[in-house]
Amino acid sequence: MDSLALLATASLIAGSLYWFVCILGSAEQKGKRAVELSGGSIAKEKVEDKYKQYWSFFRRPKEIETTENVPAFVDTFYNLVTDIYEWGWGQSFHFSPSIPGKSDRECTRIHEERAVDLLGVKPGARILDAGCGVGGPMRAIAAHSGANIVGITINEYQVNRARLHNKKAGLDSLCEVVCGNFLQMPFDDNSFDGVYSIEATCHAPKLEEVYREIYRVLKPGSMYVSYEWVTTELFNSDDPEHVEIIHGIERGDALPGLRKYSDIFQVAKKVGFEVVDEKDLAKPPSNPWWTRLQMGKIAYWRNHIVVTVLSWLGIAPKGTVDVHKMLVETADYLAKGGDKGIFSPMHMILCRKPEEN
Ligand SMILES: C=C(CC[C@@H](C)[C@H]1CC[C@H]2C3=CC[C@H]4[C@H](C)[C@@H](O)CC[C@]4(C)[C@H]3CC[C@]12C)C(C)C
Ligand SMILES: C[S@@+](CC[C@H](N)C(=O)[O-])C[C@H]1O[C@@H](n2cnc3c(N)ncnc32)[C@H](O)[C@@H]1O
Repeated sequence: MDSLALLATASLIAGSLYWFVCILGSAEQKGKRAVELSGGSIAKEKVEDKYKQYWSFFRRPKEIETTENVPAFVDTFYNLVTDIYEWGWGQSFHFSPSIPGKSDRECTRIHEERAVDLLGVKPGARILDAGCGVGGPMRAIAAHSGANIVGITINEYQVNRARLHNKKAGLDSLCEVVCGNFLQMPFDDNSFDGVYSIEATCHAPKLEEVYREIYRVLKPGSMYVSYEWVTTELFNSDDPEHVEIIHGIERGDALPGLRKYSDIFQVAKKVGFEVVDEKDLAKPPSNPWWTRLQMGKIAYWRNHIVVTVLSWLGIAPKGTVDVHKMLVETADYLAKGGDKGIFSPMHMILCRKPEEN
């Protein structure tokens, strides 16, 4: 081969590698790139150990329901997965029913706007996003409603990501982000005109504790809407296959034990809410939310190669491969849970805090 052919081959290989690693796989335009994958706030050399600690803690979710360490391990979980989520899914860390003819991004936005529409708030209202992630929903909701959104997340790395995105989107005057625990929030009583939580309260060891806190900060007469992760009426705890799927979902998503759909209403009533509406948004006529996971399967294997190569080159932290493998398996359990109808990530409950007498 002469030197010209050698040079052309080398540039072709380098170009393809750049395309494969840096361009492919980013779910949002100008989103996270593979070469930027990190362990969040965890130091690079500690990622592998932290993953091992996480995995041994969440292996048996039902038994950890009462432990006080759950929020700290949830924080570790989000240090490990936030970049991978942003890279492979986007800035909204939740599911949505698929709508024929609409892109994943549009379906996501519609599902988010539905939440704030249910709250019936006016522009300028002060709304709390309990468990805000990197703020995908917060930005869509602020832009749609003109409300001021305050997001809270236990994970400091997400706070920094969310603030950066808010600024880039020109929405930092409407969106504020606070680092804290939604079981003990740094907000005054009766200080919000509305609250929403999207696929976040499932991380609370006791739903009652987070609902009580949300009730406290909400103004009397104001509304709270939540999209809850639950097992449905089709879940049979005597069926080993059902149990395996639910355990798979719990350990790969940092959940201290999934709740039954019927528990949500009971807890909302117990803390004092009037339940205005309750509906599983995953049920027909909605189209399946899990097809997006199934359609991504080829991309996951490509991503796994990318992560393995980056980790081998020392660009991604050691341990990223294990985290990614856990997510590939979790995606499979989630899709199975959806397909069998035993699990829903969008059991919607709409509540009102009664007016004071
Ligand atoms: C509400 C929660 C998170 C829900 C979803 C946003 C995430 C659940 C599983 C995640 C993923 C699974 C497979 C990953 C894939 C292997 C990787 O290559 C790219 C990212 C994934 C698609 C990732 C994206 C986010 C999820 C769909 C929980 C935690 C309460
Ligand atoms: C699956 S993400 C959903 C994020 C966001 N609602 C969205 O849809 O993009 C769950 C969020 O809940 C937050 N969270 C979990 N437990 C928490 C706690 N105890 N206090 C505050 N935030 C918590 C996580 O940090 C994360 O931001």
